[in-house]
Amino acid sequence: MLNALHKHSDGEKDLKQGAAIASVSFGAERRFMFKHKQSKEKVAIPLAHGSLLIMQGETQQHWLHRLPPTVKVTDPRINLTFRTIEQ
Ligand SMILES: O=C(O)CCC(=O)C(=O)O
Ligand SMILES: [Fe+2]
Repeated sequence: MLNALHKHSDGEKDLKQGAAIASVSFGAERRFMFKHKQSKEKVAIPLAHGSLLIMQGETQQHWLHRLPPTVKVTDPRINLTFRTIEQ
């Protein structure tokens, strides 16, 4: 089972530029990491059960995000991400 996500920006071809991306997490708490593309600043956000993370504006242009692997957390986690797709 995949327990990590490599660093990326959400950049699906049909993604509406600047539209908010909403991410809801259930189950085990995991640490979500942001890294600024230029300054390399890192920000860690704990995504607890029932948490809602909103990424909006120029977040995808300036920041990468990832879910680092962990051996400490073995409980399952489900993440639902909602995006606006342009036709
Ligand atoms: O699992 C998460 O919290 C993030 C998922 C994510 O970054 C994505 O689906 O693009
Ligand atoms: Fe993502």
